[in-house]
Amino acid sequence: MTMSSIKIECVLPEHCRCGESPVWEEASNSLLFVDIPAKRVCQWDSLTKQVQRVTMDAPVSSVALRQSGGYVVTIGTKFCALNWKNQSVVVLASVDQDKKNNRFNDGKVDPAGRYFAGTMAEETAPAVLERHQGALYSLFPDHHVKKYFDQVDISNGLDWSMDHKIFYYIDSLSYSVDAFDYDLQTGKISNRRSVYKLEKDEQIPDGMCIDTEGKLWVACYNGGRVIRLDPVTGKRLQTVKLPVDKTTSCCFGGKDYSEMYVTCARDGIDPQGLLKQPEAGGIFKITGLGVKGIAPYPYAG
Ligand SMILES: O=C(O)[C@H](O)[C@@H](O)[C@H](O)[C@H](O)CO
Ligand SMILES: [Zn+2]
Repeated sequence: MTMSSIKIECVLPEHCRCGESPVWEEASNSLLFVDIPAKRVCQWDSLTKQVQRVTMDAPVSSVALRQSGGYVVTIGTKFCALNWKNQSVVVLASVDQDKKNNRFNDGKVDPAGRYFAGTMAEETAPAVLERHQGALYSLFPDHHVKKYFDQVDISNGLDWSMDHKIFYYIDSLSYSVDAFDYDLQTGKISNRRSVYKLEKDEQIPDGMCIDTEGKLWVACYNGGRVIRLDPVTGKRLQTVKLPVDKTTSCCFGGKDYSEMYVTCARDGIDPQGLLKQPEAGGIFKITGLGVKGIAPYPYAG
């Protein structure tokens, strides 16, 4: 028998249409996240429980810390800097300018301070979209953009191994968690392979984060769970179910990064379904996992 004292609570009863990109900001004891279709970046103060929301002029799909202060965000098909105090946005770079129906999706900063984010065609309904329109990019600290590959359906979860030698990546409609060799010095990736294929009831792999033991935590959209994977053996180690189906992403935060925060979506659930999962769109905190995460890397540009 294994000891378990896992507790799951909705810490913020937000009605996110599509909550995403949770990021712990230690300096403010707060969780940052976005609501993509609502075009909002939010900051939830874990001490006061207050939320600040800033509305952008296009869908905002990810947020990350910035070393020089403020944040970086992906808005529409643009990498931008966001000044939280005066709510001003500066465009740093644009991608997919020939693809008018595209937008960025998930993004995260690598251990060297590059901001990785991928694109996708805009959805007509959750997971319904023109396929193969997306690509994966990174924004270097000098603001130049590197394109890694295209033919992506829904560019999603990403993170790096503890030794920075592997890049993990999810293209949702492949139902696979993939790995690449990673060269931290140059930002180059190579040798793509699958480390885990989702099972039917796990549904669609979405956001992802790594823990200090090098295991991957993947939020399963429509699966109402986060799963813990061993990317070396390809085995699922743990399943943690949540009281909402459309779990979108996860990150570690709180004291010593010992808590997990999970975002989810409300869009795509019919009125009957919402009666069964009234907390859909809220922010969830999982404690008692017995494993910790790492601090998010800030964008170096
Ligand atoms: O946030 C994302 O990753 C996408 O923008 C969302 O639309 C859903 O999560 C996706 O449909 C599930 O794969
Ligand atoms: Zn996602």
